[in-house]
Amino acid sequence: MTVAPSRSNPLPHYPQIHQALQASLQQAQQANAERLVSLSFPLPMVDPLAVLLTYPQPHHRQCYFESPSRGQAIAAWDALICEHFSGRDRFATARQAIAQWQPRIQAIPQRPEGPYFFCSFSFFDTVATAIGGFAPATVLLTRWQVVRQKQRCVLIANVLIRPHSRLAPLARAIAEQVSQLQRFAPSARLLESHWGRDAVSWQPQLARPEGQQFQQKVTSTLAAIHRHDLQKQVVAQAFDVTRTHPFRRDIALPRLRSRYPDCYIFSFSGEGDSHFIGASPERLLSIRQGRLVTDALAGSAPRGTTPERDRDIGQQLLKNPKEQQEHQLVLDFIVNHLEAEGLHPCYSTPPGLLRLSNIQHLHTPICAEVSPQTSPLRLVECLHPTPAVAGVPMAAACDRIQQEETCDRGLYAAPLGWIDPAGNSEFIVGIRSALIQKNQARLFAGAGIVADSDPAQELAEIQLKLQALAEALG
Ligand SMILES: C=C(O[C@@H]1C=C(C(=O)O)C=C[C@H]1O)C(=O)O
Repeated sequence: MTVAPSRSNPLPHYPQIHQALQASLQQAQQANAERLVSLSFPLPMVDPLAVLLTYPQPHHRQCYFESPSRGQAIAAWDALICEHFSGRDRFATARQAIAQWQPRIQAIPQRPEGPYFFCSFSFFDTVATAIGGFAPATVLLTRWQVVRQKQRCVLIANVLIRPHSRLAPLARAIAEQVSQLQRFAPSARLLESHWGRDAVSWQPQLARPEGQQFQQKVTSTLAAIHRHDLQKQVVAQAFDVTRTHPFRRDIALPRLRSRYPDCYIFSFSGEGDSHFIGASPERLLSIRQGRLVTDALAGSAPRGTTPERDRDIGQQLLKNPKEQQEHQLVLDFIVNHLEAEGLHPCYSTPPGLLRLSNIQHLHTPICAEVSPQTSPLRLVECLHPTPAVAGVPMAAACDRIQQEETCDRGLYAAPLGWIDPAGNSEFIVGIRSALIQKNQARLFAGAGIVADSDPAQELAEIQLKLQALAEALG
């Protein structure tokens, strides 16, 4: 049935949308069950971050995930499905929660990717207090998703159709959103004004007690390593900052993306205007069309102030046995865990360098083919936490982290990302991150400690790592 545009419905897309929903309504009525309809509409080139900073209401749950150098970005807002889980089975429960939607999703038109189920996990399977309202596991499907893949942009509108749904208001809301976004492109320029403001007005006072606490934890970790309790532990420190004026994502996120184009820039909202934001260089996994890529990333050094100095520092990093050991432990863990899942990981040795604007790391990308039956969340579960953020052996390192770190890690160093019904997926490790809530910020940074680590050098390393967020938030 075609619904002709009426005088009261002059929206150009309304008739087609209504018609598409009508077909789903019939299916919902026949099956007497909900259907999840996921409609996509081409958009002119828009900046998903600019959209995110414009449309969502303050109470809307929202996620933003961008890889500037790959030309991929998703802005998602307004929860349609939002579920929280905790405990040991949180990955499996989140997986089941998404899987039960799979047979009920109808994508119109058919497309290779999406809709995107965003997932955030905390580092541990329980959280001390639900800081910022972030549960140990959250699965979020939003009504609106603006996606950019290189030079193509789409709006994905997700809607639940129940046997008794009234279609007209649903179709009108979608048609309005499409029309608004198709006219949105010029306002993307808004963000450029923030890119110009690169001056750093605030630096966290890293010499404060947190810096001393960190060095003490490194010293006690070294003692544990020398007692052979463990081989490696990542010691992390939270830095709390309160100031008179609010921390602003509309300033921080554009800055992070222009300064760290090789990182994943992200923002996940919690409760009470809290947001977990960051620029992570570490990919836990990406799966597209059956090809998995993950990163072993560990071993760090500063950038040099001249190209020659920079090259020298990079060469020293590549040859440094202590950094090589830190890196090898991560590589071995990832390879062993992927093999235990029946995969055949491929990588080249020795590691290369990943150079970010403030720091450089030893880096080994690892690839594997995965079957369509492989659940991305099962792989996320088996990879988290790698020794890049926990240690070796993992259980001993995690016990010490829980005993020694006075501040709950929350989402810091934990898996954040999305999966879609076709098994595509992208998860990062939530490092180089901060939890911001109005005028309060909690910044996190950590460093891998092995037998030859030096507490003062490790403090200098976490100061470098904090720089990304500190400058962006300033
Ligand atoms: C733990 C962090 O970073 C991790 C630790 C690294 C190291 O110790 O060399 C390097 C990259 C990350 O895997 C962090 O940034 O907080």
